[in-house]
Amino acid sequence: NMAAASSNSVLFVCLGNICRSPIAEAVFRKMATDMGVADKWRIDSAATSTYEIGNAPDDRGQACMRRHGVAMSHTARQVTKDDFVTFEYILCSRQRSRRSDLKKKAKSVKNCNAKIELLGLYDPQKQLIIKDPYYGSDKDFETVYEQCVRCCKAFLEENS
Ligand SMILES: N#Cc1ccccc1-c1cc(NCCCN2CCCCC2)c2ccccc2n1
Repeated sequence: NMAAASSNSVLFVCLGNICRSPIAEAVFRKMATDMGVADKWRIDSAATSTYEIGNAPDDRGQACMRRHGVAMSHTARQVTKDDFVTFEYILCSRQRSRRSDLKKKAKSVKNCNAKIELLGLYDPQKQLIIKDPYYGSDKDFETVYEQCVRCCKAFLEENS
């Protein structure tokens, strides 16, 4: 019998795609793998800005993920119009009100299928915003990591 080919897709987005969204992507991928459902998921991350296109994740984030034993490997890219069509979920770190607003971009896409939501919406501890740690400390990256763990766990459980 044919196994159900149920497939899901999630794109994590933040400003530069070198701090928050690659951590969220890597945490989610590990959880899906540990749950044995990674082959059902298309998982990726992207930036709203062009600031860091082509760059590896921030060194402080890489150090944080190594401490937690979570593999992370990503090259920053900017979100594309196609992402709004092909991803089921686009989960962002905060509703950027200025220039690179995802909702504005989504409006310019004819058949936007993606549900665009705040990743923080899934946090049992209700920390809605995952703050940009770019000008922060290792502790701020730790906070980003803990928030991503809580949110990704809840999101995966809700969509499994
Ligand atoms: N912007 C802002 C901002 C505001 C508040 C807190 C953090 C940031 C901030 C700043 C960054 N790069 C420095 C400015 C980049 N240049 C800005 C003008 C155009 C040419 C590029 C980041 C880079 C990667 C990931 C997150 C970042 N986040």
